[in-house]
Amino acid sequence: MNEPLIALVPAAGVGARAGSRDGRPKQYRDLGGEPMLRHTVRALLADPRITQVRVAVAPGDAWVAGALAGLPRTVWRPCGGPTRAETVRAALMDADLADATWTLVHDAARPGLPADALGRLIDTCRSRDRSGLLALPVADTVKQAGDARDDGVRVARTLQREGLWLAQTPQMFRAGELRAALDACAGDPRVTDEASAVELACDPGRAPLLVRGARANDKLTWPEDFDWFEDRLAGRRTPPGG
Ligand SMILES: Nc1ccn([C@@H]2O[C@H](COP(=O)(O)OP(=O)(O)OP(=O)(O)O)[C@@H](O)[C@H]2O)c(=O)n1
Ligand SMILES: C[C@](O)(CO)[C@H](O)COP(=O)(O)O
Repeated sequence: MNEPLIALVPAAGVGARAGSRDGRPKQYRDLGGEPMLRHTVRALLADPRITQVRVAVAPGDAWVAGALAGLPRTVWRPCGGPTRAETVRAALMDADLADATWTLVHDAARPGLPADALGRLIDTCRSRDRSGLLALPVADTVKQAGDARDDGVRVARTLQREGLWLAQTPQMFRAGELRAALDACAGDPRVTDEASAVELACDPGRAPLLVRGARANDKLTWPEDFDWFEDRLAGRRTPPGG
């Protein structure tokens, strides 16, 4: 039997920045004929090493059963919390995993996860026995915004981009390590992803590894991101490198 490898998908957000067209949260937005959440779960199921996908939705969610109908190795639980970190913490508690179980956390809002990037993360973490996350090195010059004035938002300064990476998901941990880190950092606003909880809680020598992600795995956050993804599904555009 396969060693357990569990994927947790936080899917209890509302998608405020995306703006809703029909009152549904963005993870249920139709993309090429299927809800975004279904694309996301299928991308995870493409790796046969993932033994179960556990989707955490908001209590009272009326759409998840339809969105995930018929998908193998997939369950959903109404354990979503008021923040992403609280949703993940509750999903982990609900799953009741042994400390050594490898656990991936992947945003519902990243439906374009390529199989090779997912495979790279799993291979790296398992072979080195280390936690890790997909991420991309910053390719643009980085500006810090200053005050907004009548004439617009001014640049306050330009930041050094050397060594900066943009965090994606999945992020992969042993369940016990992730649980301990999220418990230790509960309510800390610096914890915007699981890796940051582990970074704060662990010995610096055990900090998560950065594993090269893919632009196709960008999070769908703003209204225009959905058009980009639908174009990609229709084969009209693929970002370089996946
Ligand atoms: N209380 C929350 C908030 C977010 N999420 C999930 O965390 C991921 C983070 O992506 P993001 O783009 O921040 O989603 P939203 O929080 O829905 O977006 P917004 O901030 O624009 O409202 C999404 O899969 C979202 O459903 C969650 O499970 N529980
Ligand atoms: C976890 C995450 O996808 C890493 O980039 C991201 O932080 C989640 O988005 P949010 O807007 O911070 O909820």
